[in-house]
Amino acid sequence: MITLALSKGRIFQETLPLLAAAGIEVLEDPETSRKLILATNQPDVRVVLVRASDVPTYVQYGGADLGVAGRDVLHEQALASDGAPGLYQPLDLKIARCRMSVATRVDFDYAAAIKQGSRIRVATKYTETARQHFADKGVHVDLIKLYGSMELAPLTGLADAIVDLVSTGGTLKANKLVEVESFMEISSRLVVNQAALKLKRDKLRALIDAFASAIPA
Ligand SMILES: Nc1ncnc2c1ncn2[C@@H]1O[C@H](COP(=O)(O)OP(=O)(O)OP(=O)(O)O)[C@@H](O)[C@H]1O
Ligand SMILES: O=P(O)(O)OC[C@H]1O[C@H](OP(=O)(O)OP(=O)(O)O)[C@H](O)[C@@H]1O
Repeated sequence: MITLALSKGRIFQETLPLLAAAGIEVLEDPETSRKLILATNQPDVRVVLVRASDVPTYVQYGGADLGVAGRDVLHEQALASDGAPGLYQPLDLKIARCRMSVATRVDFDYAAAIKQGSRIRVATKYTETARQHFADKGVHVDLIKLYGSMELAPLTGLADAIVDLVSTGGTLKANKLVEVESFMEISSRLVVNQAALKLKRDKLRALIDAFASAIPA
């Protein structure tokens, strides 16, 4: 059995064409089913649904043989746990593309705050990534960990800035925030458990090759 870990939503949807290239069709729709283990048209391949940030954990500890995870999640976890032992990352799948950015209220002068060496309060789900980014710039920050709705933080006075993902910019615009700095291009990677790669080499190699052939331009 090959177990593939995916998160519901965009990663699941954008992985479907890659699975199709490998001749794999998922037999249930995660949007309508409450099941967490989904069968496919191939009796020896199944999909498990986990939180986006749990995909590397499942693959690293062998709960899944492989998975699809955003570079944002992989980078954050690598910083938090000093690398990602046991995880092989053979492919950039070029799906779920966005960027990691700093955003503030329109009336916050980010450039001046940085120039003056002020301490700024930054709210984010990506505390380790943000810590590294601001340390590299020599900017002093107080980090506030949030788990969602980051855009609210500058609007309520919780923080001066946020570090979050931006794609179309629509979410920032709807909340009257501006992107003041973009510092990391994000897409999703295929992650594979290294022990599984040895034990199930032929099947996993065939899957990796099929995925590689179907990566969008
Ligand atoms: N607006 C976006 N456009 C394109 N890709 C995105 C966007 N937002 C997030 N992503 C990418 O898709 C991945 C999954 O995002 P998704 O919104 O499905 O989960 P999440 O809500 O961030 O995760 P969790 O359930 O763990 O809170 C992210 O890790 C990121 O790599
Ligand atoms: O620039 P945009 O195209 O507006 O995309 C950016 C938004 O996308 C992500 O949220 P998502 O849609 O994944 O919501 P969720 O984290 O609540 O699932 C991210 O956290 C931003 O809020």
